[in-house]
Amino acid sequence: MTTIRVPATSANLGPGFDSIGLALDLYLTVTIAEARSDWFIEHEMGAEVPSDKHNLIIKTALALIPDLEPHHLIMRSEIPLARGLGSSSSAIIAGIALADQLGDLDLTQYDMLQMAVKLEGHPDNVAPAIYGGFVTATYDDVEADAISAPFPAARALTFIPDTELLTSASRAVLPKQMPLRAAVATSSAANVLVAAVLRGDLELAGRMMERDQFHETYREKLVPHLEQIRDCARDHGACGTYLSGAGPTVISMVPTVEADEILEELEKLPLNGRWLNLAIAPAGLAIEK
Ligand SMILES: Nc1ncnc2c1ncn2[C@@H]1O[C@H](COP(=O)(O)OP(=O)(O)OP(=O)(O)O)[C@@H](O)[C@H]1O
Ligand SMILES: N[C@@H](CCO)C(=O)O
Repeated sequence: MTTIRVPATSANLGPGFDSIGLALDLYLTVTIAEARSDWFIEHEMGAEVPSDKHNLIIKTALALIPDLEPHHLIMRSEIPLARGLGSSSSAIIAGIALADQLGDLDLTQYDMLQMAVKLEGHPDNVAPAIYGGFVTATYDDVEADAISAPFPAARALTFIPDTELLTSASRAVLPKQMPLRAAVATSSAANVLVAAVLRGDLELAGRMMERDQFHETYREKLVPHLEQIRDCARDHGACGTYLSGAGPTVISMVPTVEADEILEELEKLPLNGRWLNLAIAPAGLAIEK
């Protein structure tokens, strides 16, 4: 049997709004079982996630090949839904990989990126799910380009609130325009962030992660725990704290050797949710046969 494995992703990293993302060591797996007369996807994600052809993974595959032969699929996911960890991107990439496997499309990573970005709308979650590691990406509504690079040794201390926040709701609070001064300050911080990552300078990269004015400024009211976590993390030696994707998950990037100690302090905050101590996933989409 063939198994498709896709990592979770964390988009934006502060000022890299819609253009920077990371793959994280949490996975969605989809095993392709026997052919049958209609689509069935077996999972334990609850009634809100369809088990038939309306499931996002199957819908994505059928968007590529409408007459794809139905199969029994077995899905397992460690990626929580609508929390800012790229669950929809992982499902879209799994759907593209499903069509690729069953339809013998022989797609390259670049082909998959073009398809995924058209479905998702922005590249910062789908690109790291395909390529792994630290990814910068751009999309002009015609073509997407992405570059993946290793991330410096670090742990992502990840707070996942109990409540969902849909990307659509979190994008609805963003303005249509913003002052040029704020745009220059934020895009220059994003540039330095990328250069710092490429140099392996986690401390500088982390400082730049806290210089966003593209989206966190407007989303703060939806995620009051962001400031609380940022203050506590900073006091205890974290390099930088940002809203993961559209939220509500918040990530503090910390040096590997200090991770356990900082996490112990963060866990004392009176917040409703759970903490994970995650590694950066160096690889993206994988097919196991
Ligand atoms: N494995 C899956 N199977 C089917 N549908 C899924 C799956 N994972 C996610 N989805 C769909 O995607 C929706 C969540 O998408 P949304 O873009 O709001 O959040 P996210 O992708 O988790 O976060 P972000 O894009 O901010 O990182 C879910 O409510 C569900 O409809
Ligand atoms: N860059 C996107 C990620 C969520 O898909 C956002 O912040 O809305």
